[in-house]
Amino acid sequence: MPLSNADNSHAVLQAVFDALPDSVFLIDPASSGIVYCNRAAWSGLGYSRAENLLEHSVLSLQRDVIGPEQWLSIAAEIRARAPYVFIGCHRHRLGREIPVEVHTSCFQFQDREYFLSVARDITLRTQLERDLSARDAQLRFALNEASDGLWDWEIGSDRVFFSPQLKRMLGYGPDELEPTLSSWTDNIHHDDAAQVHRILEDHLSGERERYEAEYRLRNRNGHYLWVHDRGKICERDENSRPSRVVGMVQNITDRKNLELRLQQLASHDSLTGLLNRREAEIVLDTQLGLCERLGVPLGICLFDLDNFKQINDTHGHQCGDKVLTGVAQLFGRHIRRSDFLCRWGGEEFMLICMDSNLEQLRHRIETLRHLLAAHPWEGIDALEQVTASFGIASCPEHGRDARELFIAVDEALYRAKAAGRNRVEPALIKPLTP
Ligand SMILES: Nc1nc2c(ncn2[C@@H]2O[C@H](COP(=O)(O)OP(=O)(O)OP(=O)(O)O)[C@@H](O)[C@H]2O)c(=O)[nH]1
Repeated sequence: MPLSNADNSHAVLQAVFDALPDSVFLIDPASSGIVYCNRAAWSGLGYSRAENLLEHSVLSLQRDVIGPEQWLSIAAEIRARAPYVFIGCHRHRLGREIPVEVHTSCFQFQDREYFLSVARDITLRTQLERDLSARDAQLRFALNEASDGLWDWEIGSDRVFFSPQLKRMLGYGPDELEPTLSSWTDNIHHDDAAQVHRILEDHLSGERERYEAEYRLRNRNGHYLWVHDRGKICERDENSRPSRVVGMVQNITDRKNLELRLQQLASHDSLTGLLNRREAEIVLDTQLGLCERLGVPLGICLFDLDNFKQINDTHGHQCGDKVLTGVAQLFGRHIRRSDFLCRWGGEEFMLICMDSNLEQLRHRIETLRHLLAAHPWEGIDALEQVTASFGIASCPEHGRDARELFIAVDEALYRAKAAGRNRVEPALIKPLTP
């Protein structure tokens, strides 16, 4: 018998819906009963067409919807926000659960309201997401173990995730340390903060490929740790602006202290703690350059303790050492913060004074000479007086570079010794060569 037009379009619709890979449910909102479902719906849930899923309430399929009251509130949401997207679990006839993403819209037909739900099986997607997040967790764990902690900064909200290990390194408990950028930056040592900010800004603006800095960070007790901090932009917004930066931190306090100690040993004299000759030469060059740029004079003084061999011979080498240390401390207390006092070698010292002409320098050195001559050497029996002879020179009068100045000041010191010691002699002005 040929099909009528109505029968024909019904059959076509039925075939179309049955061909859909997603489950389609037509629901009566009032009763929550299923009034139509396609093949994917009934077969996916383990029923046959004959078993008539249409007698079911949609509630019996959903693991997460419990009772008519919850259905009423969901129905209200569907009406308000159609299409309403819901991620939940359908219950298979044999008890297993199928993760689904359900899109439900609401429509009127012949004065009746219907909900049309299209449910997609997301088993595979859920599995992939789970694998990804497990891998993400493993990766975080590995990075966390490889470093002393991780941070993850969401620029827009200014929230920072600090890993538990990072908090532990700084002496905080898991629930302490506000997750904001300022709770980190406020603890950066004042002297390092500007540089760290600049490096971070350079990275955010694209001038540096990555953020990497070594700086001092205050821990919960107020002590500073040295950290090596590395990070990189890992997400950008739709305008390509950085929106997320992640990084890892390494506690390098031991290494840094050793490094600083080695630097100190390489640049300082171990007996007096003053800069050594190698460092003094570097300082002299730098200060000369600085004074030239600023257009100010530079004064230098080379001085040598008088008859020091006799002090050693009479009182012993250890007392000689005490005298050297005592001179360094005495003069250290009476020079300006911008002056550099260095041990040039043996019982010879160099003083470098920026922004000092010869007269100012002579005045200052005379004060030091008197101080030394009047210094009581308590603790060294029978040592009544220690004196020194001083040669002084200044730039530009006596030379424009370190070599010329040194020759001039050394000659002045020689004359101070030759003239009877315990005196200050200025360098000679070199006659201009034609
Ligand atoms: N205790 C001690 N003595 C040192 C040190 N370095 C150098 N000396 C001694 O300093 C003495 C320098 O002697 P001289 O070069 O003859 O000079 P001086 O006796 O000071 O005589 P004038 O410089 O001419 O006044 C030597 O005996 C060195 O052994 C040191 O680190 N500790």
